[in-house]
Amino acid sequence: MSHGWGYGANNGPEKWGKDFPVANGRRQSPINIVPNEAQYDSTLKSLKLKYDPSNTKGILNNGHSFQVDYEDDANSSILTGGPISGTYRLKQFHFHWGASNDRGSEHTVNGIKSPCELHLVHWNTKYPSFGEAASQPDGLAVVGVFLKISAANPRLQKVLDAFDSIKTKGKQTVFANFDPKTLLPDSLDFWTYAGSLTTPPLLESVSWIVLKEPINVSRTQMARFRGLLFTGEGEAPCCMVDNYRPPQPLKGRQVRASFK
Ligand SMILES: NS(=O)(=O)c1c(F)c(F)c(-n2cc(CC3CCCCC3)nn2)c(F)c1F
Ligand SMILES: [Zn+2]
Repeated sequence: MSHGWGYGANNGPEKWGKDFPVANGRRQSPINIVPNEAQYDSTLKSLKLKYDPSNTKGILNNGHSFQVDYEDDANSSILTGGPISGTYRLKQFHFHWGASNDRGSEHTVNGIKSPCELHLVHWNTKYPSFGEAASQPDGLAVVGVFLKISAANPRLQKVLDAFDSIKTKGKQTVFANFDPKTLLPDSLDFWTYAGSLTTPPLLESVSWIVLKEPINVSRTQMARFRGLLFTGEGEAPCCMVDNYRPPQPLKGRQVRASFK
């Protein structure tokens, strides 16, 4: 795929297997979650997320999504508990969304797509770096949060207000003092399973932690996500929409629930 992976007809998820054969592996993500088939596991600990807003580094349009990056050279923004053991540091958060409100999430629940999905990416501090952790089966933990169309979410506003500065691929801007905890729903009930990055290199190193309760986003706020571009300045503009991978085969994996 000389022209690099993306979400178009010629370089999208159906083509990724050519350059990244693990795309057809045994623990690929996302998946369709079937709550009735998830096994309640009373040994799962409650999720503990401790974030320091002063760790916020910046916001970047990476040509596939936008991400908010965090300082990760200390245990100041961390995830513990849940299905994981040890301490995982927050690296970045980003979103996936659709061209319309009928699609956009990567995980689905009983086959139902949400318009958007938030991913908070953490890496296991038993490894020296994110890059090293990303190649280990227990290297990463991603918390997934569904967004549903409702009233405007005031906690998204600061992120949306930065979009004018990161409209095109490669643009980044200062973004400070943002607490990702403000993006989480009231309940931290979750489903969890062993999976992968949902974008190339699709590494099978992610403990997925998908929250049951969605957060709100308004139609108007979703329209602003769709104003970002996949393309760089000066290129023919292509709206950043439908940047989601569809659900992948479960291949015998168990999905556990932290709640009855
Ligand atoms: N959707 S997801 O599964 O939550 C998700 C993630 F968890 C990620 F970590 C990344 N990711 C990809 C890289 C490049 C690294 C380059 C060096 C090798 C590892 C990947 N940085 N972060 C990512 F792009 C993404 F979409
Ligand atoms: Zn993601």
